[in-house]
This record gives sequence, structure tokens and C-alpha cells, in this order.
Amino acid sequence: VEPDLPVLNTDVPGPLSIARLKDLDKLQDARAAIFAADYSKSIGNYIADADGNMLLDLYAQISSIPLGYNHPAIFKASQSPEMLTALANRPSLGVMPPASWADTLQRSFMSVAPKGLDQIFTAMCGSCANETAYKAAIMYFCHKRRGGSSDFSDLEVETCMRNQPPGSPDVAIMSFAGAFHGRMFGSLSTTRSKPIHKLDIPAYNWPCAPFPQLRYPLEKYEAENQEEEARCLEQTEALIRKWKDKLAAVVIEPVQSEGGDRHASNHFFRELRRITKDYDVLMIVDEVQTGVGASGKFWAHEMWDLDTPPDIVTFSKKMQAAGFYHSAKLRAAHPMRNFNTWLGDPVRAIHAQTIIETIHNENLLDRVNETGRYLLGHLRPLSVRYHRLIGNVRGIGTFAAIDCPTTELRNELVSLLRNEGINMGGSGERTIRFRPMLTLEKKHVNVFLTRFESVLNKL
Ligand SMILES: Cc1ncc(COP(=O)(O)O)c(CNc2csc(C(=O)O)c2)c1O
Repeated sequence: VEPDLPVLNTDVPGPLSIARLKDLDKLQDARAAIFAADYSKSIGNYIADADGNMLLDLYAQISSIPLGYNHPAIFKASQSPEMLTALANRPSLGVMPPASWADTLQRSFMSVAPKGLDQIFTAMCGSCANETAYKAAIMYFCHKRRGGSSDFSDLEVETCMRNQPPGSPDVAIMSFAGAFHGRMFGSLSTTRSKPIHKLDIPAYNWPCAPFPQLRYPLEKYEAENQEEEARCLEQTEALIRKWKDKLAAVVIEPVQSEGGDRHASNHFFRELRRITKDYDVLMIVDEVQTGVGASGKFWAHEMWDLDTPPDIVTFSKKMQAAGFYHSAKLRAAHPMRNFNTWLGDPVRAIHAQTIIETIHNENLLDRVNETGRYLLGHLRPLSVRYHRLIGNVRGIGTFAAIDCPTTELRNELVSLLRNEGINMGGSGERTIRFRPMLTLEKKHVNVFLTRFESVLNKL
């Protein structure tokens, strides 16, 4: 059973954490590790560390735990005969899928397929989902540019083996300043949030559009924010016009989650969808971090109420599996053009099905909305009282954030909170992000608020 309050026996990280990470560092780079966890003792919204501390976890493995630790439904699904077979025999899903794979997809991912998208490509992680989504978009673009012919010229065949156009074409994916789409070569070329992610790695010369920098509280800066969004849309349209002849797609997150929790209005995204349609450019929505309930909708982009759905929606993290939804036109003309050995994992598809069923059975979207309103409703007065330390309270559902005046202060706040038993993380230069489980309740918010205020009083 979940504890009522955090348990703190030592500093975090404690001595056992430090010793275990030292051992680990002999085998792989453990410098980014914050503490060593004990997942057998973690429960619900609380993560246990190697020193027996129990922290209220508002970070959830970088926003990738949906139902809390050791949820009974996950435990039950993990012991089914179907799971045992899946655990014992990992299939190469592209060539010899289990006879039940279509049923498994239907019961899991397809039961929450975004409106208008009836196809799914299953992948390995968020970066892989975006990489293969980009490939699908670019192959569609080239197929269209060839007039729908699926025959390649001798020149294309010869030049692609030298990584030269036209076989290896100069085709682009446009992303937004502040974006994070992954760290593999293609996804990294669209990531625009931290130099340390990109330094030393070759990148494609692809266009980067401005993402609105909104001012808070929203109700106070309505005119300024509308102007800022109009400015960004204008520049985005100008960029699309300039790159049109080689632009396969635009990729965007509903909330820029690594760039410092940057939001934009539903109007902004509807206008972006209009522009991509006007210029016949595909729209890819990256729901790797915002997807699976945290926004209060299963998919955050549902809030945009688009009259034409995005062409591709990528997912990972809370789904415990990765991939992208798309329409039939985005299937490559030839088989095996988008492919890898495993193409996902039946083990994680069974977990995804369990998560989706539990979100429904336990009305977790309603809980996310109610708990999110409660959290934001209490953060706003705190940001007035402690306006020197925190500001820009924002969020959708429990996908919330606050800003500190400096990176140093943000880091100090996160570290002090951890030593008060609250596990949180930063994003961007000076943002503290809330990435709790979908099972977060008001009682957990109260545990956070008490400790948050005592930390703020120490600064
Ligand atoms: C919107 C969005 N798109 C793609 C990705 C990449 O997913 P992974 O490759 O990490 O599974 C992510 C991953 N998020 C993430 C958080 S910290 C981090 C890192 O590599 O430092 C990565 C994401 O937030």
C-alpha cells in the first residue's frame, strides 16, 4: 500500500545509492543517474530508493509511468499465459508476427487510435518512432514527386549508394525552436532544445520555425500572446513557402516538453494545420511526452479540435511501447522500406492494453483533470506569495510547470524538494515540470504543497 507521506532515512542520494551507482559507473556512464531505485518496494505514486527512502514521484521516469509502480492490473497482466509466451519468445514482428498480433494491436493501440488514423507502425522508443515517422513522410513526399511511380531511375539507384541526390534526396522535416524529438540522427536534426544534445553530431540542414513564447497569466496578456502567436505563424508560413519544394513534413509537440514546457493556444495549432494543408505539407504531432492522458485528454492534440486530423501521431513513454499512427497513404510503395528486427514488442503491447483499460476503468482522465485543476489552483497563489522564486504557473491536466528566475535556483529547488521527499525534474533552462502518474490525487498534491512551501521559505 502507498505510504501516506514520504519516508526519509538519509539524504537523497543516500550512501547505498552512491555505492551502487559507483559500481554501475565501472560498467557504463552513470553520471546522469540521480539515485539508485528499488522497484520491488516502489508502490503507486511513491518511488523507493536503495536506502529505503520513499519519495512522492512527480517525475515518473521522465513522464513514462502511467499507473504508478507495481499496479495490480499490470502485475496480473504480467503473469498471464499470453505474457509468458511473449516474454519467452520475442518475434521479429515484420516477418513472423504471432497469429494473434492483429487482435493484440486492435485491443491495445488501435483502441485509442487518434481520429482519422487507422494504421499503426510499431517501433522501439520515442526517437525510433519519430525517425521512422520521418522516413514514412519523406518516402511519401518522394513517391508523390515521382508522380506516384514506384520505379526508381538508374541514377537514383546509383547515387543513393554514394549518399548523393537524387537517390539520397535533399528533403527536409521542419521543426520548431525549443523542440525535442529525440537523439538519433534524424530526430536529433529536428531537436532544438539543448546544445549538449547536438554538439559533435552531424545534422541535416533542415528549417526551424519559431515557437510562441507566451506570457503568464494568460488572461492578463491575451493581446500580447495573440500577437506573438500571429508572428510565429507568419514566419512559419514564410518558411514553408520558402522550403515547399523539398519539405516533406512539419513536426510539433502539443507542449514543448524539454524546451521548458512551452504552450500555445488551440487556435495556434488549428492555424498551423490549415497552413500545412494549404501547402500540402504533412503534419506530424509528437505525443511521445504529452500522450496517454497527462493533458486530461488521451491525446493532447484532441484539445485542438482539428477539422482535419494530423497525418502522423507518434507516441512512446506512458504507452510503454512506441510507434506512430498514420493513414494508409503513408504506407511505403514497397514492403520493408520502414523496418527493423523487432518492430515493437508483444510484451509491451499487452501492458499498453492493460494501461488503456485501467485508464478507462478507473476514470483516470477525469482524475487528471480534477487533480490538475487543484494543483494549478494552489500553485498560482504560491507564485504570487513567492514571486521572487517562482512564476509562470501553467499546465493542461497535471502536465504542469513553473519557472524560476535562474537555472541555479531551479536546480537548488529540485534538489531541496528531493531531500524533502518529492522527486521532481527540470526542463529547459529554468523550468520545474510536473510529470506525475495519471493516478495522482489531491492528497498527493497536498503532500507536495506542504513541502514545497517549506522549501520556498528556506530560500
Ligand atoms: C516529445 C519527445 N519526443 C521524442 C522523445 C524521444 O524519446 P526517447 O527516444 O527518449 O524514448 C522524447 C523523450 N524525452 C526525453 C526527456 S529527457 C530526454 C533525453 O534524452 O535527455 C528525452 C520526447 O519528450
